[in-house]
Amino acid sequence: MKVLKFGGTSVGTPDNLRVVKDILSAGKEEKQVCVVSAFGGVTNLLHECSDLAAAGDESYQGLFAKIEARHLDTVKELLPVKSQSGTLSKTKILLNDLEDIMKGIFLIGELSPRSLDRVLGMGEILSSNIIVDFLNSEGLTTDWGNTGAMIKTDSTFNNAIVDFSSTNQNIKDFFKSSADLVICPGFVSSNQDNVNTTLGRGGSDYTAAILAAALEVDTFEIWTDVSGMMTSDPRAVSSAHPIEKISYQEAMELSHFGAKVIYPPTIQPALDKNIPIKIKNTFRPQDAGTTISADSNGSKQFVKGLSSVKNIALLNLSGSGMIGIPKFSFRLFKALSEAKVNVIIITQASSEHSICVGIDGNDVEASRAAIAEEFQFELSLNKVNPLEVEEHLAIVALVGDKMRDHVGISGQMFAALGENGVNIKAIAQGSSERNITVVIQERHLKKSLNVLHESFFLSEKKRINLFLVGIGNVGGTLIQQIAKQQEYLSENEHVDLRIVGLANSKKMYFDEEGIDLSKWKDLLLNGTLKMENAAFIQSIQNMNLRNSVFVDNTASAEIAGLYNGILSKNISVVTPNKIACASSYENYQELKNTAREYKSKFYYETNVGAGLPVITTLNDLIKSGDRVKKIEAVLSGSLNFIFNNFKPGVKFVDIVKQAGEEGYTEPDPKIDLSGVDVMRKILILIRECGVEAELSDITADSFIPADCMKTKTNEEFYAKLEAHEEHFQSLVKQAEDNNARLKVVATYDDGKASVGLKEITKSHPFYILEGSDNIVLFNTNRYADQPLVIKGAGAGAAVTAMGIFADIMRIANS
Ligand SMILES: NC(=O)c1ccc[n+]([C@@H]2O[C@H](COP(=O)([O-])OP(=O)(O)OC[C@H]3O[C@@H](n4cnc5c(N)ncnc54)[C@H](O)[C@@H]3O)[C@@H](O)[C@H]2O)c1
Ligand SMILES: N[C@@H](CCO)C(=O)O
Repeated sequence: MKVLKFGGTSVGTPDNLRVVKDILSAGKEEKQVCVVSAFGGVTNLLHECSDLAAAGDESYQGLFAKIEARHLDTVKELLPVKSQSGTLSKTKILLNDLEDIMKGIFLIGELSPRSLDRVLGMGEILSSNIIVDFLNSEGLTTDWGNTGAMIKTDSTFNNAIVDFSSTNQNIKDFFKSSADLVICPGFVSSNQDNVNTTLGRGGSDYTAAILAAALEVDTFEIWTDVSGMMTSDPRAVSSAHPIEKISYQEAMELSHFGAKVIYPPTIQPALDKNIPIKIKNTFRPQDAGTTISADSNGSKQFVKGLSSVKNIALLNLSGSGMIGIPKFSFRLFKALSEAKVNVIIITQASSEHSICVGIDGNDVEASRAAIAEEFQFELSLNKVNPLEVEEHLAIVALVGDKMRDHVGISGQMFAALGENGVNIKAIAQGSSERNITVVIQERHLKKSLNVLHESFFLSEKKRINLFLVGIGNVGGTLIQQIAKQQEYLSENEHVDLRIVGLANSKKMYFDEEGIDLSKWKDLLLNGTLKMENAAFIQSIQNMNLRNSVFVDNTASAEIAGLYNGILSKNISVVTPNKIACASSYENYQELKNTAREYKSKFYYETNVGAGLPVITTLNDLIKSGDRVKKIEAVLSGSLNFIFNNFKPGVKFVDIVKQAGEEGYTEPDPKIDLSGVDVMRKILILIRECGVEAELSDITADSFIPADCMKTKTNEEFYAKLEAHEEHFQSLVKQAEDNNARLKVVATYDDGKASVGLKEITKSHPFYILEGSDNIVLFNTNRYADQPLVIKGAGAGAAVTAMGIFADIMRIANS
């Protein structure tokens, strides 16, 4: 035997009722007791109609006519013409009865709780009677079960208290000889004098639970318009999904804060008898739904779901006069209770100097007045401070039976929120440890729910939101790589990598859902937003997305100057741009400190050796306690390419131009040719070793004539290089005469760093360095005899973009 309950939406239209019929037909092998609500919206209409009548407003008649038509039309639409008349006259009799009551209310001008119960209960009486006839007309033999008479209560009208001993007996007696399918009105009951009462909020669920418990059924199903209790509010978290199995306690905690699929007090009878409750979707009966039972059935999930409530206000009452005086909290709660303010959360520090309560935002004024009155005397003596009120807040709660005694859940919750810039205003956790509740600013709610959903593996994928500035050689290639890998990452790494902001030096473009990378160029080009640094950053902040990463693919000092502000907004920064890390030591250190302080990530692996793992390797050495004694390196991809290809008969300037075309040089090739690029790189490496050096501490001798460096544009620079062809030819000739190759070598030894063009002979490991390769040799305490060597392509868009991609994935996997 099973009990099913269908809510107002499920029985809201004739079409929906046909779906209900199919569900009942499918289960007809078993005896079924089906509780129904009033047709969707009817209870509200009845309430409105009786309010108008009580106010002496004749327009109640119009509303009544609407209620009447709704029921009669449903009969006409559902039942075949030949079997309509019986149902129509039965329905009309009930409606006439209702009309008489309404008239009585109108004439007396009063709506007592008792009369209201009589009126409101009619919604369920009408719907259940029509449904019985409809099912019978469809060939399902169906009885009507008069729950209004079976369920006995006291006389607390509108919210009656059930007398279970007589109720259970009545139910058992009735169902002994009933048909295999019985339709019962939900919500209705009666007192010992057979006067109508109702069961209050969630009444139909309660009726069904009472029946399920009295009949000790195996299954109790609540059919609604969602496929179960969801892991979070699906309007905020697109990856929210139904929870398959959940315990009674978890379900109650989730329902308390927002997941309004069940109203906890109504399921108590089923809970007392350990009857599993299934939440099913009338409109997607094939979905598994949620099973609520005594335990969560072996689920390994620590956190079952997140619940949330918007429009919360925090009241903070503090003052020296509160310490050690027991009556303070009593008086606070008494004042709030008398003002009919429901307290949603409570926190009090053990110092007892303040007490903080969370309430519905609509109750602020009532609370303010009640507290001001209650503590008038203490306020006048400054023993209590004026009430602090903070509004526009939201509650987020993690719910799960298994969180109990599992160390680190709250830490993980706070870290995930903190890393995303969400400040926690108040915290509450009961000793059951089934619920950890935080109060945050409402504007962070969506982000917080998503972050927590991902952090506790309720989401299948972690979303990373990228903001890219600079779409030249490297930036453009990065976009291509991301576009190509998105699907792979989603499937294999469970990372949903999206570019949500893009900018070149002229325009910027945003799409919170992720820019379509098959047409990013058109979108950016045809977009109307002019690129302005401040506006770009402001947009990132306004979008307030979780796991936001700013990627700087420019060579701009101005953009590099933005990092500190970005990091301090809990947004991570990834960049191949060396300017920030090679700026003053103070700035370099500040960026690291800011990232540490705000738990954002600052990754710049591609600053040295492009995609080669130079900085991470160095960091690993240092963190594990090694000490770098010497670094010898070829760190310029473009210079290595230039000197590898500069042979007699080839013009130096042509090779420089070719290095540019291959994407090896900086946007300004003087930066490479002058040695500044290499100076920056060795400076970054020694800083990573812990040396407090400045660029001016690196000694460098340039092989570029001084007048070449005075040029403004790349064309002028190339022209000057051409004018000095002889100088370059003589350099290469001299090297050849010495059986050597030219390399720009960076060295750090004995605390000093230098950069210079060197003739490298055959015996040296740098001699065979081909193409645009870089090589780095680390001599350390552990790598004392043979250096640790890192070698490979050290410039070029593909390898650099790959290095940036790897830094982004490090953030995704952190
Ligand atoms: N090319 C390489 O092999 C390589 C290797 C490692 C690191 N890097 C670094 O990568 C960065 C990009 O190099 P690239 O070769 O792609 O250069 P690029 O000149 O091709 O691209 C830079 C882009 O940034 C844009 N830009 C400049 N200032 C901007 C601003 N203020 N706002 C928005 N956009 C701006 C430019 O319009 C250009 O499109 C540089 O910092 C470079 O040092 C390059
Ligand atoms: N211009 C740089 C790019 C890599 O940082 C080089 O030539 O090495």
